[in-house]
Amino acid sequence: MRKDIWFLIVNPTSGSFSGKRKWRKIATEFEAQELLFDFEFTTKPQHEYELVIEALEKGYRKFVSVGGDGTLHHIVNGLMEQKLVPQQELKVAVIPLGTGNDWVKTYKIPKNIKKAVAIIKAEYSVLQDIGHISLLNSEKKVFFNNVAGLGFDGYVVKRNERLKFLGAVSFLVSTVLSLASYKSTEFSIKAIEKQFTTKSLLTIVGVCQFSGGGMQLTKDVHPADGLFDVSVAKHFTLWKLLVNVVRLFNGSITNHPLVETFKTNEVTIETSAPNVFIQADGELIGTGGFTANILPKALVFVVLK
Ligand SMILES: Nc1ncnc2c1ncn2[C@@H]1O[C@H](COP(=O)(O)OP(=O)(O)OP(=O)(O)O)[C@@H](O)[C@H]1O
Repeated sequence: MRKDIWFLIVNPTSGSFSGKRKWRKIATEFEAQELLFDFEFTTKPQHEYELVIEALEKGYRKFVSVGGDGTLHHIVNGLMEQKLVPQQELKVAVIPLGTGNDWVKTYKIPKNIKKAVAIIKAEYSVLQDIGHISLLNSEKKVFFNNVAGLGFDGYVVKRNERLKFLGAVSFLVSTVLSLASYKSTEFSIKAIEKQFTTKSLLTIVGVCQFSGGGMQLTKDVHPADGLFDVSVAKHFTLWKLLVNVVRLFNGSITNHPLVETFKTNEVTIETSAPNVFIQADGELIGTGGFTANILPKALVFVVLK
């Protein structure tokens, strides 16, 4: 029965082509740990959607994302969008091969292939919330499993597209380079719990804890509490940001007086500035404002116990 066989979707370009380089080792490890699997390589951006649908039609129900946060994001979107199989019957695991690998950090899934495969073998599963974004200036809707944001972090993702060859430090380099040129814009934040308008560097809406290659910009994260952790970074000057770079990575930035945090299950962020980038799980999804709703405990993930 294909429903018991893991279907691996392998992005050979993830992590500066680590997907391609490490594939043999991964397949050998699945065989060594006696896991039944089939696989398919992606051949173009966003190919994950098509592969998910084809695999579901063939009867697969258990998926492994072999790649980075973008690969996982597109697999999750395929699984959440499709109407062939109820989401409760599906499972998603990850072999992290990307540049940032931010989603796996919340669950402490290691990059070591043997250990990551052992986690899949153990198959310890948790239900996790999934975010659903509706763009305000188009009909586009996108799911996200980790963190979405508007403003500076979207700008960093845009800049990082050209710097990924630097590997894990690319996000830090992009952040520092972006600091000099980015201008804060006015955002209106609307949730039942809070409404305000402020000049903001960025606004982050998180299900999980890490983004931007290890930054911790959300507070008291619980991936299955049915709530987003929203952080609004107000008007940071270049100097204030530089002084606080370490706090971006250790999470204490969320206690800074210029950062407002709150929890909610729905938030709308509006901006009148034309080219404010939106990122979801490190993928650029558009510009302008959005509404984000949380879908509580919407998908099962295989994680470290
Ligand atoms: N065969 C392919 N050729 C080009 N792009 C691809 C291919 N397969 C998938 N993609 C796209 O590559 C993008 C980046 O992939 P991914 O995020 O997994 O790697 P990464 O950027 O190195 O890692 P991270 O997001 O963790 O930093 C995704 O948008 C994905 O859709």
